[in-house]
Amino acid sequence: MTQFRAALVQTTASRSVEANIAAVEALVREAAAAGAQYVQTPENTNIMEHNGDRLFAALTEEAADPTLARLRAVAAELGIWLHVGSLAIKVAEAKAANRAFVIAPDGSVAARYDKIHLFDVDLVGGESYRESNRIRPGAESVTVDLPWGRLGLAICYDLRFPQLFRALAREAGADILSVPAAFTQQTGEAHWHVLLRARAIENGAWVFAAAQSGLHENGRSTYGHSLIVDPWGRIVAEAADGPGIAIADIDLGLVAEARGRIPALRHDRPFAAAPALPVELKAAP
Ligand SMILES: O=C(O)CNC(=O)[C@H](CS)NC(=O)CCC(=O)C(=O)O
Repeated sequence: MTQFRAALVQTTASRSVEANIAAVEALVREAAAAGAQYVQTPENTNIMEHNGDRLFAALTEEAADPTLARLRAVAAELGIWLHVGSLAIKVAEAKAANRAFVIAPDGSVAARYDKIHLFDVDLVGGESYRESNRIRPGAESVTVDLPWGRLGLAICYDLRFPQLFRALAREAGADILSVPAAFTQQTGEAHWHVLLRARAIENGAWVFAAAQSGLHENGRSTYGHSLIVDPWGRIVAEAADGPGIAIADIDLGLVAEARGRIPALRHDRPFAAAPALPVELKAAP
């Protein structure tokens, strides 16, 4: 069995965990009612908050996290695989993990992944991000077996590090690469579609990317355009602006077909890296 129906849930998360749970639960139910057997939610499903004090006041440790508890119950009730793109989970006094969860249809947590690459970036126009101020990065890639094939986990800014996706597809055997995100409006317009399609094409893998979309209570604007891309790089589902779902029928047979046509994973070869540049050159602007 290599065919199933997948849905992406797109939300505009606020600073209120309660409101975010209600909004995402309604869309997960809508996706399941439309026949989805796997549903993915975006990065920061529980809260969009970059102010550290406010964030930590709203967070709990994993065992007490209300969003995870609620979504585990929803997954079990609906009998679906529910991939929570990420939750901010308290892991120390003033640090959180940006952690994805894959919940099995019995409500158990089948996999966890902590975002590895943190978004410490200054955009043009003064928009500035320092995710590492509040998030502790992960250090391990993760895959999990769904009934239909193997899912590789990533989150948002990880999308810009193709070696992670190569490792998931080649070393770890992922058929599907996931990139739940809260991409900025500015970088999303420029890079979102092309990077997601590139990860699908270069690895011959499905790419599922549920995204935050719209103007959030914390003042940030996210790009949305939740996307399902097939292993040949074709966009097969895309969400409209704002809250909603994108849904598609997935055939994992297309993975072998794409890799048969372009066997890039088999053609990967080790090579000696070019010598490092002199320090002065490397540091030049
Ligand atoms: O800041 C917020 O409140 C919401 N955003 C997030 O939580 C995360 C970390 S700051 N966003 C990204 O990783 C954007 C990556 C991105 O946009 C790119 O790679 O271009």
